[in-house]
Amino acid sequence: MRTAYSVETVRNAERELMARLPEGALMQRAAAGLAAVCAGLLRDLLGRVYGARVVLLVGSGDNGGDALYAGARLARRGASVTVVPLAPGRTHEGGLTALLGAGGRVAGADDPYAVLAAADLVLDGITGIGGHGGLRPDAVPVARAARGSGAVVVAVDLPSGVEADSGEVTGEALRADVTVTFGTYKPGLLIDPAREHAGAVRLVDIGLAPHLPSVPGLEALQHEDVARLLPVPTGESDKYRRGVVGVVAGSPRYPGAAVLAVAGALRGGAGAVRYVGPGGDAVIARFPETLVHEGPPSKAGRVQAWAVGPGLGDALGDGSGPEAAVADVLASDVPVLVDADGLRLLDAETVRGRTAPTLLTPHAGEAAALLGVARPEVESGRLTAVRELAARYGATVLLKGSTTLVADPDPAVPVRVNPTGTPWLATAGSGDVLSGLSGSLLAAGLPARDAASVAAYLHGLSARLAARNAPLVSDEVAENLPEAWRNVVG
Ligand SMILES: NC(=O)C1=CN([C@@H]2O[C@H](COP(=O)(O)OP(=O)(O)OC[C@H]3O[C@@H](n4cnc5c(N)ncnc54)[C@H](OP(=O)(O)O)[C@@H]3O)[C@@H](O)[C@H]2O)[C@@H](O)CC1
Ligand SMILES: Nc1ncnc2c1ncn2[C@@H]1O[C@H](COP(=O)(O)OP(=O)(O)O)[C@@H](O)[C@H]1O
Ligand SMILES: [K+]
Repeated sequence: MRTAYSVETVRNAERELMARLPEGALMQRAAAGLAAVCAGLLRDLLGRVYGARVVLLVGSGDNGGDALYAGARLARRGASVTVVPLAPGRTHEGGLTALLGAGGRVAGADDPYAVLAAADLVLDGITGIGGHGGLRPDAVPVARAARGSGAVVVAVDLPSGVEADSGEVTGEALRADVTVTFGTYKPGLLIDPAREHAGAVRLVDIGLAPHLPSVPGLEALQHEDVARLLPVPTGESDKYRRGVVGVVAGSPRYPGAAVLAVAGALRGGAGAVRYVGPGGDAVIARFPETLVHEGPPSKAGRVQAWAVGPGLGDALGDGSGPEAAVADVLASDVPVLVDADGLRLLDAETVRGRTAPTLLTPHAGEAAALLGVARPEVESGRLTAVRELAARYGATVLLKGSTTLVADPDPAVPVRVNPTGTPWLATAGSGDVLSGLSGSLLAAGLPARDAASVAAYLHGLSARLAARNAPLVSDEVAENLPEAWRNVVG
């Protein structure tokens, strides 16, 4: 499991750890790890550290101190290191003394752009966990020049300008190729839009782990976590014991949604898939193993979980259409996933009153409609949006998009962030596959939060395997799910 902690928690842990260490020892650990990563990057780039041109962008806080001490270490190995101070007069004193003592120099006020243009590596030490509100105006052209210089840009702890706790980017932020973070991941390193600014993230151990609480702020499953959660049939299993998932999807207008949702459901570990809706012929033509039904879901036979919503179309308003199917499913006593059109027909009180778990899987637009806000607000503040939805509906919520998040209705339970996926998934119908897959995992007995996060993981991994840097169609995401499953269980 990869975990991230809030700034407040990190600061408390650091305080505890610092109290046991000699003055400045923690910053030296951070700087040593940072310098080692930079030296590795320079060796990859130039074959040597000696003679490399390194520029340090340094703000007023300890983040700048890390950059300066790391710069001093690189200077001692023969790199030519120049500081561009962004808060002159408030630069970390010990760090600056160390750098100058190692042969580094301070750029003249008039030449930061010349040194940046010639740099091999730029270290961003403008702000770390103490930064708020985007880069300040004087830092903006410097950060842009660093990005435009052709140098490798390495962010210290966090790319300056991003919000560490939420992943929000409220103004301009530096774009790094690599971020070297200390002690633990911070939420902003795992959640877009900030994550996109971080590049490849490297974690440096500074001995913080024993001082962090056991429950993180955010967590990301890894292969071994997913492998542990996946359902595995045993000698005792039969198709019913493995779980039956009911899929209520598709309409005369969107028959493909039925096929794609069933395609996902068949690969999710349930023993059988019941399809309920008008798309039975299309489903059977493609997947003859599906049990198809028309009429209300509650009359279709027993299931262990329902997935309702993909391609249902608009409500008819006469109580006979999709709204009746959604209400019927929500009245059941088994876990229910609601997606897509089903979300538009959702009543918060009904969801809150359910005894079995409910899983909602909106994309940003659907989440915005449920919350009554504009879509960009959800996209820029994903963590807040997913938590708010889970609280309002008393449901588990999987918020789809460039960063998929899963929130539990209990706010004390860490939000999960999905580490797999590819922007090629932004293609019509891929969400339908995810609905079926998540529903199938619910039917197989996984708790809603696990079903959602395991489904997102496999879905994203399958898409990566299928896309391999070329456009992807949703059918291929479903078809590659068994390969993703094998990849996870190794
Ligand atoms: N604690 C530890 O044990 C360890 C900490 N470590 C390191 O310390 C870092 C945290 O250091 P920190 O607390 O000094 O904060 P930091 O991010 O450098 O910035 C502080 C100042 O920047 C300013 N500022 C704010 N917003 C701004 C903006 N948008 N644009 C420009 N300036 C802005 C604001 O000052 P102001 O100008 O408002 O007076 C604020 O006070 C942490 O990320 C890690 O790298 C490691 O060494 C490991 C051990
Ligand atoms: N920019 C992106 N990067 C990665 N994944 C994305 C991106 N945009 C969308 N996705 C993923 O693609 C899928 C799209 O689902 P959805 O929006 O429901 O589409 P549809 O309704 O067409 O099926 C989701 O799994 C979502 O997380
Ligand atoms: K930084």
